[in-house]
Amino acid sequence: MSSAKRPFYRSLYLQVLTAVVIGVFLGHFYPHLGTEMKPLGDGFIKLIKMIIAPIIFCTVVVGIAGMEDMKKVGKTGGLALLYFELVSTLALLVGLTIVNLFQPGAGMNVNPATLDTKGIAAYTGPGKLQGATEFLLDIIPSSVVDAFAKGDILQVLLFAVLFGFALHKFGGRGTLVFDMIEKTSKVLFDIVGIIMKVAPIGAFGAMAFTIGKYGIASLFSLGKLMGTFYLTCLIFIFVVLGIIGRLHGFSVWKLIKYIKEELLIVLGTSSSESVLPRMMEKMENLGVRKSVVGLVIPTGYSFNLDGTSIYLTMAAMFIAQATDTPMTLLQQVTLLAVLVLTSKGAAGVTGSGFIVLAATLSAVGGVPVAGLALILGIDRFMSEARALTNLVGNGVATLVVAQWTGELDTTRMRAVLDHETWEEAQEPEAILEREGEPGR
Ligand SMILES: O=C(O)C[C@H](O)C(=O)O
Repeated sequence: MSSAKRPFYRSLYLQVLTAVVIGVFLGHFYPHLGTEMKPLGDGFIKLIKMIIAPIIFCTVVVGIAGMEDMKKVGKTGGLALLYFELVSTLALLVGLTIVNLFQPGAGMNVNPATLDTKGIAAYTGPGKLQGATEFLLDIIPSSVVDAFAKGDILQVLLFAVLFGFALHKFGGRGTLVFDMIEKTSKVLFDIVGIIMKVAPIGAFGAMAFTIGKYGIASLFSLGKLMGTFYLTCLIFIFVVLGIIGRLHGFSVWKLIKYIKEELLIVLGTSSSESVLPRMMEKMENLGVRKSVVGLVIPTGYSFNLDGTSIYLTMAAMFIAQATDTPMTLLQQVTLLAVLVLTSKGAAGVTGSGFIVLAATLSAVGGVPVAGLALILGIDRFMSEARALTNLVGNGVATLVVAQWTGELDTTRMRAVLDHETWEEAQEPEAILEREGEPGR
């Protein structure tokens, strides 16, 4: 059914937008009631989490086992990691540069010894930082079942890649196992469609909780930090990612319009993982080959968190500025180098950026760890911007890597990006037909 025939109230975008606005009002005017809505948000995130591991498995297996040229898998993985490394380091650098220019913490003159650090104790214990070896070893699950049971994205991805390779050797496309997994994948995406029907309820519950618990006022406390951070995320999206998009023949603005429902859901839940399956589906609809979507999106949720990277350097330097802790250029560069590694331990779940910051500051010294108490109270609102930027960053990464490996149908991408609604994007064959292009 085309969007023109759909009544406007059936648009997911409008439903989620309305839900988020009602959530804000409820949380603001009836904070107690707002906090009571938490289970609605949690329930929605649990529903999505339930489906993430099997969806990644099926998408990656079908993508890899169905490929003609297996060398492309290694090329895609290598180029994706290269892109992630370059762009997330750039994000760390942008955060560091802007926090030095705007100095949002300067003049606060906080004595770290006077801060109440009870709230941050849970985040700053010793040994919280994973070494590189431990991180790599952690990608290997203790058992396949355990990887699925925990829903660990990288562990499931590793098993799926191995399974895909092995299945390809046994005939790949056309074998019974391949057909079963391909059909299962379709069923799973249908389940995502069913879960999305309750996305407005989830976004409403999570938003009502956020505003009810933390209050709109906390958005404006530490306003200079919050403003600088939000502004930097916008600059990063529209300038840095904008240029990257232009260089690769697409507009980031159009991409944002294309994923507007997902962005709203992430705004409500402040977790980019809450739309991971939808992002995979939408990127495929844009004309990115399954194998690329399957490899880039899940890996990006660990290695390409641009919003989290901006936050990490910015928040660390904010604490140094607020507590009058001098940081030489060498110290700042050292901090950045450590964050290049530690930022890869973050995830698309709410609060993970703060956890990585706490672990890094506890391990490297220099910036007073007690200063974390200054920003814990506003973390939920920082998390929103982190998650939104992470999501856009992963969308851009997928399109770029797909272009680099020649796995993007650019005609289809342009056709879909030019049509704003999800419903139309769901029937790209029809769009292409209207535009005189053969279906894919
Ligand atoms: O969800 C994300 O992508 C980030 C997360 O919300 C965070 O708080 O760090």
